[in-house]
Amino acid sequence: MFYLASQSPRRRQLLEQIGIDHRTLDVDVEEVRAAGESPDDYVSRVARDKARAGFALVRNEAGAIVLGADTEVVLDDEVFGKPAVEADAIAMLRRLSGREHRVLSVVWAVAGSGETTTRSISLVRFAPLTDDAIAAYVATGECFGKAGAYAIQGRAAAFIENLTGSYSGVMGLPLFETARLLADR
Ligand SMILES: Cc1cn([C@H]2C[C@H](O)[C@@H](COP(=O)(O)OP(=O)(O)OP(=O)(O)O)O2)c(=O)[nH]c1=O
Repeated sequence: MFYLASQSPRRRQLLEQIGIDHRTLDVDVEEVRAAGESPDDYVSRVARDKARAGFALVRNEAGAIVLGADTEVVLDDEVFGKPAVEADAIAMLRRLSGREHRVLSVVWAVAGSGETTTRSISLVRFAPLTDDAIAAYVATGECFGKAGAYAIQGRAAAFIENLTGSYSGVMGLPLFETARLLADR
């Protein structure tokens, strides 16, 4: 049985998209970058912690495989998580405006037989955004619950000049990489 240790409806839909039947597990993992921790190490650690926390709930079930994922927006070695308030969202979008940033998505699969991982690294280039455009976007509320305060699958698609990498990875679960991870087990 596959489990997804996530409360994200997007991750659930993405996993369904590639035909992986699964149940979800509620886990609560603190997302705080340690001093000196690289963005890549941080995203990987959080994804692994989510998968391990999920596995702890089903470890007695034979054959249980638990997936955990984390997605962050990275600009100049700074990690943009989810905005807490509108002011955070506005500040993040101003920083992303007219520039290219990275989106890191890491997935871990944890089972009794061991742990495996995969990742996508995507480059996303935003067009220059006016303050009015940012204010109008933030007022829609779409920015909340999203790393970097935007959703490529939503209205923010109108801001994105170029994407190199994994569209599903930017949304939260890189599907090609996840399918390979599960097939290679
Ligand atoms: C950049 C970007 C992020 N996101 C989302 C994906 C993730 O759900 C979220 C990043 O936060 P995460 O901490 O990766 O995930 P989460 O808290 O939503 O879910 P859980 O920890 O329970 O699995 O941002 C989009 O939906 N679209 C985008 O374009």
